[in-house]
Amino acid sequence: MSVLDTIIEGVREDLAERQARVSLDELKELAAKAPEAKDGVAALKGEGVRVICEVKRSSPSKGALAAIADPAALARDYAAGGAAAISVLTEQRRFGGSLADLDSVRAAVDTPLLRKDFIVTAYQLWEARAHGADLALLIVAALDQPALVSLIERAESIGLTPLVEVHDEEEIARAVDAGARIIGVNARNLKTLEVDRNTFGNVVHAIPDGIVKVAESGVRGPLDVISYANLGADAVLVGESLVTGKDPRAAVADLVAAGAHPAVRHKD
Ligand SMILES: O=P(O)(O)OC[C@@H](O)[C@@H](O)c1c[nH]c2ccccc12
Repeated sequence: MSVLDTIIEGVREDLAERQARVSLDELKELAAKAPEAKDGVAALKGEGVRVICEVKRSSPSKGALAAIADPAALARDYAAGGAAAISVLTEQRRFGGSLADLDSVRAAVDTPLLRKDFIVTAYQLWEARAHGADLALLIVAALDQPALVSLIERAESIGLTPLVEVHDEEEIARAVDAGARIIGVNARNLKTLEVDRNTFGNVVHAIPDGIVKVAESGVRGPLDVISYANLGADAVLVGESLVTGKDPRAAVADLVAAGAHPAVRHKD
């Protein structure tokens, strides 16, 4: 069984437990009371490269990264540094996150929020909206095509913008066919957990114009943002280098500055 399959098995067990506690109707009531969803496409598209900053305590590849006792404080730093959106990992077993993190971050900032999890059912989309998310991750490799199509439709119908994650051209074709408006190319292969920073550049030509292009994973600093900018990225998604660094606010500001003026590099 692949790493992805193992993670999803655990996600399904935790999900069954929540479904036994919280009915879909209760979630829908909570979603009706949540702040109105912001448009994820508008948040990520514009001049230069936008920066999505992630709240992430641990990962299957690296183990513990950062304790993050106060996710709200980290989110405020991200927002102050100029984050276009904040990604909150809610998967518990491998990434140390929870929906409570999403609640804390929602209460702390107005920045658009992405629920980052392994979403396999519509119930999880309602959870995302009920806990204040504006965007939700859908991983093509984790879904068959009918499920991908129906989750994208459902997300859009409840006001959530799906960020559809791919690893190769075949998955890009599936994402496009399914109606994705934002495609994230993950440099980390979810089957082997290896990061290959050439992934985005290798496959970006297959993403049609008009679809928002996000480069995910392995961004170490401003130089990586500049190279993704030159390859046509609209946004980058950064976790580890921010949560393990000393000053997240300054680090985000540096990434944002690099994304806003990527052409500066051409001077040398
Ligand atoms: O910490 P990094 O290498 O900056 O990566 C962030 C983000 O891209 C990564 O956490 C991620 C991308 N896709 C995912 C899917 C599930 C869980 C996590 C992820």
